[in-house]
Amino acid sequence: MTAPGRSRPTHVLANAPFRRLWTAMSVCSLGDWLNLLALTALAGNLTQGDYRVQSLAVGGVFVAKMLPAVLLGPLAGVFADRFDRRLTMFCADLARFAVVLSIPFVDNYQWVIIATVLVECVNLFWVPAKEATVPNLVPKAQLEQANQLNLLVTYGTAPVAAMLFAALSVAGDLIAGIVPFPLGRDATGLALVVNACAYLVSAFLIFTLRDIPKRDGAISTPSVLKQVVEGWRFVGGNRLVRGLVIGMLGAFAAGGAVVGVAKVYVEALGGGDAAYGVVFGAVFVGMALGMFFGLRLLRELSRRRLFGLAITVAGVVLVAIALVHNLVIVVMLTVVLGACAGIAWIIGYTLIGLEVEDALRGRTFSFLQSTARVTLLLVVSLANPLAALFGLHTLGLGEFSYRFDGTNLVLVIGGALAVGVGLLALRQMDDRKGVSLAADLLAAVRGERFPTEAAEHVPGLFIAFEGGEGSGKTTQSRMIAIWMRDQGYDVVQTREPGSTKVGMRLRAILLDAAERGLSARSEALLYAADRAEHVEKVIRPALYRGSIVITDRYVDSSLAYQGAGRALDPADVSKINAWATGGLVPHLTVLIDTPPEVGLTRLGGAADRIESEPMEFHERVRKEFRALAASAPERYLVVDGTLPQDVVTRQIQDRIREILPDPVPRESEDATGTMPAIRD
Ligand SMILES: Nc1ncnc2c1ncn2[C@@H]1O[C@H](COP(=O)(O)OP(=O)(O)OP(=O)(O)O)[C@@H](O)[C@H]1O
Ligand SMILES: Cc1cn([C@H]2C[C@H](O)[C@@H](COP(=O)(O)O)O2)c(=O)[nH]c1=O
Repeated sequence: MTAPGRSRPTHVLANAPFRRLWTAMSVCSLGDWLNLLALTALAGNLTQGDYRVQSLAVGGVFVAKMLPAVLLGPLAGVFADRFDRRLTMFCADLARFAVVLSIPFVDNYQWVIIATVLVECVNLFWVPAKEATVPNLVPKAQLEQANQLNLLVTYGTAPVAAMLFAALSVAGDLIAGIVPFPLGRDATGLALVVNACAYLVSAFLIFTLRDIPKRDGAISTPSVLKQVVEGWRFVGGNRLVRGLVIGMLGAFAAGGAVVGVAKVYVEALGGGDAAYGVVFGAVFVGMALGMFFGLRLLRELSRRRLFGLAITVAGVVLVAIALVHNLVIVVMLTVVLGACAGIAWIIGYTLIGLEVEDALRGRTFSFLQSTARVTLLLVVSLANPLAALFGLHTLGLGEFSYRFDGTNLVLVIGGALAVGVGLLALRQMDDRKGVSLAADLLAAVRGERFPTEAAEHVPGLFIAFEGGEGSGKTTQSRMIAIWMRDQGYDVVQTREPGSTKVGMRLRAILLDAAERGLSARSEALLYAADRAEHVEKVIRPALYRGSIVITDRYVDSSLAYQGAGRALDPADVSKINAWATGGLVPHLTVLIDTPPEVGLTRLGGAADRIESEPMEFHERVRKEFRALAASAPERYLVVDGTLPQDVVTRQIQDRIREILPDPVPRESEDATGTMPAIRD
């Protein structure tokens, strides 16, 4: 049974428009794999006789598949952002249907290559339009699940296509034995017809999918070239997207290195074709495990961190694969490698879907698609020559000898590259700077989110003022801010609720005495929403600039007012606030402890919604503030708010002085003797 108040989330496939798109995607993926198998087989059959010519002919199909991305990738993204995505996908499906269907009838190698290029050109338009559509059909909370399913069909249809291809080949041979084969020279024709029909089915599904938002390529939109440049600039200029792209490309490069040398490496370890098949399969098993179980296990870890971490670990595992000369261990490590790749891939796609606005999403996906293919092409084609160039080497260590040849070197380079880009992505995208990654990871494995015990290691200093109504927080925070500015510090003085645009509206709702009947939970959530906005837009940026932030009220107010005052479960209030703030805790909280009967009489004007609560409410609030301070005395200063204002100020100054950074760095003092500067 579902807990009261919590409804079981529906599966993303219960969403009819997404289900339709996903079905179209599955059919197309099956068609794509079938296409690859049939075309490579056909290219081989058409050039039978000379082994070298045959190898080059099959290689030519791969090159033809990769090449269009280099030339057309940027344009395809603009299409997805500028024109009707449904129409783009529908036309692309029809075009693919016609071209693929023509291959068995034309039946010559040149046309195989031209048709491959044409189909790939069309794919370049279909894929970003599809990727950019998914976030339009699926709620944000289900985007990760949607991407898992997408990836599942993208790769999961490969073995199905292989079996289908085998069955179609047998059927084709049988037919050819009875009557002259009607489709081209051999049985691959049957597979290509099925492949073409898959695109036709997709065209029908997409055509009937009316829920995709319309776009009309309005005249007011900038020129195509401008849009291409705008898309590239966005990818290069946005820290998060840049991190994602670097990470995903690094992962592709590492993956390309493995694909390039896997066969030779497995042979060097004493394995044959079967072992090669097992290693290959291990990557996909690992990917599935990572996508479904890895992400579930680490559900509570920041997605940005998990992305960088997965790529870094993949790099380390790859180096281990290169150095351990044992086939069984290599297979096991390959599963881990696949799991890391699966995690990174899903997160990358989900974050782009979540964080990139609709108008730029097509170009972002297309940029990724093109650059990924170019990277893959380069790495796969360079891996073997590099391995061959390095050759075979045996390192002698006394009695022991250790074999280290070209394939080992390529894998080590691939691994090192992945570690490098993983760390870079972690740096670029980290949304929990200052909080130890190990602590986060440990908490996530335990199912906890955002450990909040330790204050974040930010360059700035974060001080909160807390207390009941009229206790003197505003007066004192102002005095302290002036005092600090006089010493040369950069101080941001702020308050809750209401320090952001959204926050001002929330404040109006929360404090409006006419707002009767607001439930305690809604109240807690609205204060948390104001805080989330405050932390993201005001507090964190200032702290990372190195400023001193003084806030009049923070999380403790919610624990005291909503937790104790409204009698909500303190653990719940604490959890939503930890989530809202990303676990940001002040370095110091100054509690100005004033009895409510004193504080409330200090206030002038009409009482607001909270001030007009009964005295027992305010008593509970005060008690909770004091309990919070007593639970972590090293992070609190409690001052008696009934003392004269200047005495209170002095007590606060004395405590703050202990934690203030030196306004003049010692080195600067030596050099200039005068210039005040803020220490980073
Ligand atoms: N130590 C003090 N002794 C006497 N009066 C004080 C003292 N500190 C502040 N006051 C006065 O009390 C009133 C309320 O002070 P202030 O606005 O600083 O409180 P506050 O805690 O910010 O209140 P609220 O949370 O309700 O906004 C002001 O008129 C201020 O001058
Ligand atoms: C942040 C926060 C505030 N409150 C209450 C406390 C006060 O009554 C008002 C804010 O008014 P002030 O004059 O700016 O102090 O809101 C709360 O109940 N919960 C909170 O988290």
